[in-house]
Order: sequence, then C-alpha cells, then structure tokens
Amino acid sequence: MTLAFIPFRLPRRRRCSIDGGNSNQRKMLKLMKLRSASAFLSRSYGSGSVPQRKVAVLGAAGGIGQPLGLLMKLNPLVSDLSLYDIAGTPGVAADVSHVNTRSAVAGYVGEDQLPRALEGCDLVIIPAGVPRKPGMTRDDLFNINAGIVKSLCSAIAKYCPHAIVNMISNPVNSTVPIAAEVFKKAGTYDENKLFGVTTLDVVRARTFYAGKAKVPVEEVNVPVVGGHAGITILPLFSQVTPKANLSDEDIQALTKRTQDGGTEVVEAKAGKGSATLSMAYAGALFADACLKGLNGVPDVVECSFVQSSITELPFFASKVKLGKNGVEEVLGLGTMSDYEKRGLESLIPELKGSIEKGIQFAS
Ligand SMILES: NC(=O)C1=CN([C@@H]2O[C@H](COP(=O)(O)OP(=O)(O)OC[C@H]3O[C@@H](n4cnc5c(N)ncnc54)[C@H](O)[C@@H]3O)[C@@H](O)[C@H]2O)C=CC1
Ligand SMILES: O=C([O-])CC(=O)C(=O)O
Repeated sequence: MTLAFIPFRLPRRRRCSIDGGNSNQRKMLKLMKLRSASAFLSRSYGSGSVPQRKVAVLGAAGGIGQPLGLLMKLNPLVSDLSLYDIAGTPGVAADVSHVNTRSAVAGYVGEDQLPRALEGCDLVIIPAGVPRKPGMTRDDLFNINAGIVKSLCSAIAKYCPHAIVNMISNPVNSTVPIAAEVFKKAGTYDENKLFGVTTLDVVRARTFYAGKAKVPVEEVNVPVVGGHAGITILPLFSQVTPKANLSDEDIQALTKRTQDGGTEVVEAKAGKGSATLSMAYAGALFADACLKGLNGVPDVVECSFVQSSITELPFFASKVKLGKNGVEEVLGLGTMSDYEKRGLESLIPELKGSIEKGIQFAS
C-alpha cells in the first residue's frame, strides 16, 4: 500500500505492467513507480509548470478534517493549504506543516479568520458539522449542519466566489441544495462548481464487489448514482468491470451493503462518530480529480451529486466529467438492470424530499 496513491497514479496501461512477474519484480516496479512520481507529474504539466492551487478544508480539526488535511498536504497539485475550524486548527496546521511536501500550510481559527482562510481559494472542501450516532439517520443531522453549511457558503460567496466547492457535510442530499440557494442569493452560483462528495459510496462499492467477485480491487470500476443516504445510494453493478458471474442475490446483498456502509461504520464506532478515515481518503480522491480537471488533465470522470437534468430531480449523483471550469459534462445513467430501474424509481421520492427541504431552508 502506498501513500502516494493520489498524485502518483499512473495511466492504466502503465499500471497493468506491474501485474506480471514474480513478487520481487513487482515490489521493485512499485518502488520505481513511486520514485518516478515527480517525473510523471512534470511530464503531465511540462517541467516547472504545475499551477498554484489554494485549497481550504473547513472543519479541518475534525475526524475527517485532520486526515483529509494530511492527504491534501501530500498532494503536489496543492500549493497552499488552508486549514479552518472553529477550534483546534493552530495545532493541526503546525503538525501538518512539518510534512516535507510542496504546499505551504496555514491554520485559521474562528469566524474572524475565515475570510483569510478563503481568499484566493481554487477549491474549498467542507467536512464541517456533526456526525451521526447509532440510531440516527443522516437527515437527523439537518438541524445542526444546515446552519453551519449555510454560514460557510455565505462566506465562500463573499471571499472566493469562483472556487469549486466539495460538500462532505451531511445530509449531502440537502446540504448541496442549501449551498446552491445561498450562492444563488449572493449572485455567485455556478452550477458547474458545486459538488456533493459521494466518492465514499463508490469506494465502498468497489471494495465490497472486489471481495465478493474475487477480482483485484484496483481494477474495479462501478458507478454509484442517486444521492448519499440509504436507498438513495444506487450502485449500478450491472455496469461493473471486471465482470464476474454473481447471482442476483449476491448483487442485491452488495447493493444493500453499499447503501448501509455508513451505518455499518456508525454502529461499529458505537457513538464515537461515523466514517472519518475512509471518508478522508474518498474526499482526497475527489479533490484530486477536481484539481486535475482544473489543471486541464483530460478525461477525468468521477461520480458526484451535482445539479443535473438526467432525471426529474434538480440534483442527482452520476458520473461527471471534470474540466477547467468544474463540471464539463454530466454523464447519463447508461443501461440499467430491472433491479436498478426499480431502485431508481423508489429513491426518487426520498431524494426529492431531501432536496426540497434544503432549498426551503435556505430560501
Ligand atoms: N459525504 C460523505 O460521504 C460523508 C460525510 N460525513 C459527514 O461529514 C461531517 C463531519 O464528520 P466528522 O469529521 O466525523 O465530524 P467531527 O465532529 O469529527 O468534525 C467536524 C468538525 O467540524 C467543525 N465545525 C463545526 N462547526 C463549524 C463551523 N461553523 N465552521 C467550521 N468548522 C466547524 C468542528 O469543530 C469539528 O472539528 C458530518 O456531517 C458527517 O456526517 C461523514 C462521512 C462521509
Ligand atoms: O453514515 C454517515 O453518517 C456518514 C456517511 O455519510 C458515510 O459514512 O457514508
């Protein structure tokens, strides 16, 4: 396992080349892959031309915020890392700043320092807010997190209106519409720059499928569409690659496990919060994809909850092509199985309600 997964991902053809050979050869090739990471980067952008990118994490002292801050510090696409929270960020920033990677790190604490945290940002990642405890739904977080997200987005509209926003705070199905309303009111809304982070659903679907299908997890590709809560999370295993001969029962069990992945962690943590480490990983992957898109890397595609017209709902998660201005194209759902079509039909009312709740709160 390598810490260098984000910036150092090599093109697929190159990655496949380490699959052959004995285990020593494979280890050696992995090492070479790490060592050639910076060379790979400069090849991607032309030597010395990696753009300056300021990234802020809001909620940076939290369970997700801390490891996410570290992972963003490891990402050489970041030149300035801004760590903001209502408490605790001076220590977190001092700690992370000692890591010998490209970005300068600054910690900001309290609302007075929020403007400086945001000014000049290209990307703002928001994991601020309370997490679930056992027995709660994500919607139970609405009362506290809606207000937090609303005030942070008002500040974004004021201090970095052109930044891409990655919304992690739950309930994502409502916090993204809240953010959109805040930006609309401020006159800064750009639908191509607002993303609900659903990458953890994809990460889980890949992991669970690989385990069941006994295929290498790094090769698994599966879209997860809909939203980010319970049945609104709809993995499209009919489109998964590599294909395996799983039964309908297996696919249904994998679907349910993906939908309940968050709850599985909440219960295992028994009152001490929800997914933080896997979420930081997923958040870092998605942020990296956004930065690559901004920097003009072609064919960057990830699933995300965005403004959409591929269903009757105004926001929907699906595959999205990322580019220099954020969303370049919202991709369609593709061919779905009957089971997935039924899943889509039954998620619509719940997702619609959550979206409307968010819009109503902020308008
Ligand atoms: N989108 C997704 O897939 C996932 C979303 N989440 C959500 O992420 C959120 C954060 O989770 P954790 O990091 O585990 O919670 P946490 O409680 O460990 O950390 C949250 C942080 O937000 C900070 N905060 C609170 N109000 C703030 C404000 N006004 N401005 C800036 N920071 C503020 C807190 O001080 C705290 O440091 C929760 O809403 C959780 O449900 C969690 C896992 C996955
Ligand atoms: O389940 C939760 O509350 C946190 C979350 O969104 C996830 O882990 O997918």
